Amino acid sequence: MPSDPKSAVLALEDGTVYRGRAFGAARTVVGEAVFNTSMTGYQEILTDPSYFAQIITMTAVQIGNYGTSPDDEESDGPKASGFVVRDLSPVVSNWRSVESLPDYLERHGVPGLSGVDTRAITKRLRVAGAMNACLSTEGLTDGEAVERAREWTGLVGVDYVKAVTVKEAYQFEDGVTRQPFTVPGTNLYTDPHREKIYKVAALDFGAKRSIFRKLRMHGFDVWVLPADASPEQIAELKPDALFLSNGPGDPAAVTYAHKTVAKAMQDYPTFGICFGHQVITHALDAPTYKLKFGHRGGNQPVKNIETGVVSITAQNHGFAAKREDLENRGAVVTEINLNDDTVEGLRHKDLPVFSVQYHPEAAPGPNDADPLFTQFYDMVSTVKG
Ligand SMILES: NC(=O)CC[C@H](N)C(=O)O
Repeated sequence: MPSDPKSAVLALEDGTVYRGRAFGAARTVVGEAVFNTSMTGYQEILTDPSYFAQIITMTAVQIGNYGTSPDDEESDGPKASGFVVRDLSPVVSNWRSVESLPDYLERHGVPGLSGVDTRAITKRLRVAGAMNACLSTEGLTDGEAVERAREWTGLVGVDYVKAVTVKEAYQFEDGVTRQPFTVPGTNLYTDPHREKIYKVAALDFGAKRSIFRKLRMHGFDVWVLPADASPEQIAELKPDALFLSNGPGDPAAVTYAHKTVAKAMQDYPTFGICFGHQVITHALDAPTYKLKFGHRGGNQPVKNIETGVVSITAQNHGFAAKREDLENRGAVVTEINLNDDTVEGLRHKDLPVFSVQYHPEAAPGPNDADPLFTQFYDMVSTVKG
């Protein structure tokens, strides 16, 4: 079997091996095996820098049917290490597609595995927890692939942000219109009465472009800074507000950002998403911990415990903070996940600072949480006038 050039293997550190067909790049990679339950949006998922060093299994049964398009990239290319699907569509059918998924992954050096029982992989990860894994399309034996998985150091304690953050500061502009518009039947809109545009300094821990687009649509000019920017570099921009992005790996590892944010959130109204929420957690001197298998997908129910409102949210995280730790450190826990009661949002007891563990920009996913961008604008406008 390993001598078949089209064969590929996913091996988990517990010795479980799944064999199927290779697609994408001819390579051997290691990373953390995770699963994502989104029904659509495979290109946005692949290019989300939060997936750096992870091998993603999609639970949706057929992937690749609408191809790929440069408009759907959340960064400058795929950031996941490997991709596992049940059925790779043999047909690409969409007017926006410029390249098939296998060709796109091959061009970017990402290996794929198809024709495996993705339900079995998902159940394994759910029961045993996220695991170190090896995906190879290069003819490794089962034993060799398991060995490679076991040799990998894992995510915990490693700073992967420095691999994906921007090198130089820049202003984010991608032609998003500020003309008022709404998407009928959804809550998507450009705020029509935003006469005043605020300047937000965004620390880039591995940001998705859709987040910056949403900030622009909701009345912000977005100035992006490297993850290790100092409080002085932030101050030089003279921003009205601070934004903290999503990002890969272990939030405990970026101690430089904890320090910067502990200082900067005293000075600016602050909003954090996912990794940004976890950095606020550390800036408050509360710890984060690793979830057993994380939340990844577009169907995670979250309840705002202050308003009682339940949103269906897009998520991608493997770490989280504990309620009692946050509440001991000056935060009010505002939202919880209805599947497992974990913390999904906080606000500072005294400062104009709030954050969510999920992804209000969706991309892909439901837009229930889009109003959080308006909430951020309103908070800045209350502080700045
Ligand atoms: N989407 C994110 O920002 C992910 C945050 C972090 N890397 C985690 O896995 O929890």
